[in-house]
Amino acid sequence: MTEIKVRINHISKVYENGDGIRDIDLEIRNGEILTLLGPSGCGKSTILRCLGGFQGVDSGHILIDGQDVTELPANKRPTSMVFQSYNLWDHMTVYENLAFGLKLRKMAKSKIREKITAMLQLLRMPEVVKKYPSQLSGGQQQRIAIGRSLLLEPSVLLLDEPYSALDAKIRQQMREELKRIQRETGVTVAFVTHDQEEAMALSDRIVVMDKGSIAQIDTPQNIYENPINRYTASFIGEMNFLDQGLDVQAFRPEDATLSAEHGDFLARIDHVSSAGHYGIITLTYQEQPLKIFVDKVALAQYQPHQQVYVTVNKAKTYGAPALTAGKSGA
Ligand SMILES: Nc1ncnc2c1ncn2[C@@H]1O[C@H](COP(=O)(O)OP(=O)(O)OP(=O)(O)O)[C@@H](O)[C@H]1O
Repeated sequence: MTEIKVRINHISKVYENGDGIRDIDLEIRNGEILTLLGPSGCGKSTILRCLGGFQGVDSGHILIDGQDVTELPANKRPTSMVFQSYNLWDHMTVYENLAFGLKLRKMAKSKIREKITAMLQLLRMPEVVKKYPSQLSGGQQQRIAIGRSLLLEPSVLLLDEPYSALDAKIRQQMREELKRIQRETGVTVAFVTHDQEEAMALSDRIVVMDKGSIAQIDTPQNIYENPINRYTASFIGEMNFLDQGLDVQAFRPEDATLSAEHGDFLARIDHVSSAGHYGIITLTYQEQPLKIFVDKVALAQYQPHQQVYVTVNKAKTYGAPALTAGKSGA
């Protein structure tokens, strides 16, 4: 049976403006990377802050390693949080930054040295030990911030958009590194991001959030293959939606093919472009935009304004949003 590290038991936290989280019920398994994913304001950071003890809950309970921590302050919880802004102390060297929390725990100097050496090895950056944060790149600073948290040996490492200040290429490297570190240490990670690509690349499981509630929890693959509703379908990966009166047909750009001779329906090509290793064709069908990926070698046979047949090979059907949704103004 999977060991449960964290049990979030029906927690709610609603702010004065009515935003927040409602009845969040969730388990984090031992040694997994669980990502809270959703647009700005959906409440993902609130969940993380509640876990870390930086935010109280209105109702519900949080258990970590079977212990009820709901009323414990942040410094008494077996968690450690890394924020978007690295929060290293500028006037301290990397060594001193890493040593800080261990000194507070009254660890022997020789033990601290041993642990920091091992941590810098794990991070593969032993050469920065005497540097100050200002002498490091943003990515390096964030790796040190994660190392500082890991040295405290938390039951759960909490990461709140830790890579959002970094550029795309570095972010990608950081994800790979976090996965490696997680594998090597076995630490349980709760990660917050609004970036679905990041969530897909990093997570064992993703919690898709929608306006303070959980829309879907599953592995990246299962969410991609079987989004539970239209919201999740539109949030994870690219999706075409064809309005069919009562229903909406949803299909991925890679799940349809084009042909000059036959297919499910005729559509007009708007744009033809290359993404390097594949082609992207945008089309219009009954005034609805579509995007379809094609093999790069097939790209040359398509031009704007051309009529082509589309065949949808794999689709899901969702109920259309209610006509009155969002129109009441009440
Ligand atoms: N301390 C607070 N006081 C009052 N309202 C807050 C507070 N923190 C968050 N909120 C409200 O709750 C909403 C959800 O905040 P939260 O930080 O959990 O969202 P999020 O999904 O992490 O988005 P973001 O990425 O923008 O932080 C916010 O849009 C804001 O309206």
